[in-house]
Amino acid sequence: MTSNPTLADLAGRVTADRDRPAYGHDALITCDRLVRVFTADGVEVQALQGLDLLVREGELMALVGASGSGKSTLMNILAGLDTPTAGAARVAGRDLLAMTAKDRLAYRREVVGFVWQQTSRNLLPYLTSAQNVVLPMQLAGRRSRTARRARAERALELLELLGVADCRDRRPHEMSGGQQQRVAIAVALAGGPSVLLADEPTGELDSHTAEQIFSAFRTANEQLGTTIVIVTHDQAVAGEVRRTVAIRDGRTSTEVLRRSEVDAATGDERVVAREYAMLDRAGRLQLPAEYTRALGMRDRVALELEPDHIAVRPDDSEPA
Ligand SMILES: Nc1ncnc2c1ncn2[C@@H]1O[C@H](COP(=O)(O)OP(=O)(O)OP(=O)(O)O)[C@@H](O)[C@H]1O
Repeated sequence: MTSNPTLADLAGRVTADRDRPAYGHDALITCDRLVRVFTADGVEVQALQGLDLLVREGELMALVGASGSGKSTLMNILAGLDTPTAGAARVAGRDLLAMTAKDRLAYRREVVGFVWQQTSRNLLPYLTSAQNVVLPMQLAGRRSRTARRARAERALELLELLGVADCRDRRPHEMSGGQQQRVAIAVALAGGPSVLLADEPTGELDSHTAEQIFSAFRTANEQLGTTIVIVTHDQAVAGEVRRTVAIRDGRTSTEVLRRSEVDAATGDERVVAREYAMLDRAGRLQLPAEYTRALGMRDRVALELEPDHIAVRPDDSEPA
């Protein structure tokens, strides 16, 4: 780096900064330094503390984190049910901080679909599965007989895609929890949303049924191209999706990406996982607690810039 930049250097830097694409310009979901502060009984709780997250169109990803880390707060904001205190959040081109009540209603009908943990919150108990799936389309659509027939056909297609066509005439209490959640996914997809949000969708299910639900999400993602974000406590989910982002203390901390690799010797395909840390735009990095604990790192670490990496070592300075 030049220590004494010329005027031309400075002007060049300003132009480069101005021409750089905005953060998240090509993402479907952009959370930029998102903050949500709750005040309860005069005490402030910072549920989100400057969270950054980008989700690209067509992704199927999971958000994991300890209880109280801010997962549901983030989901409620993305669902258009809550507004952030500060920062920026955009989903499919909509600015979640600038929406009017009317925009918010349209956003919830047209842009996002949700699946909640409580199976009872997803379906109306007195309607059959097919009627539950038709309902969101009916609220948005025309009243003609052709439109009605098209909606019934679409509902059946969705139930078939998710493997619950045999439940079309059953009401929620006549189905298992897993079947109800698969119908709930069909309901959430009925309006053709850009994003499907699921908050602990397998929280009330056993592990075998949970696997079936993740497989249903994968089918929806692959066949319909819907972008899907799933919040979960379930560590087993890590093996079910390509991208898992961990939230710690109201910020995204680490991320695991999985990709398929073909073994050159045997030709077998295997999934390779690699852990990443988030580097925010201020240059802040959260090191995984187990890494820092393993090397006894606290308070201060030694840094060295190498040609192709940055070394982070335990503090070896002499006490002052
Ligand atoms: N409406 C609210 N009023 C006050 N504090 C809240 C409110 N909602 C959430 N919080 C607080 O914000 C923090 C984050 O909560 P959040 O529900 O987002 O966590 P979570 O990661 O979803 O947890 P869990 O996995 O237990 O659902 C917690 O400290 C919680 O107590």
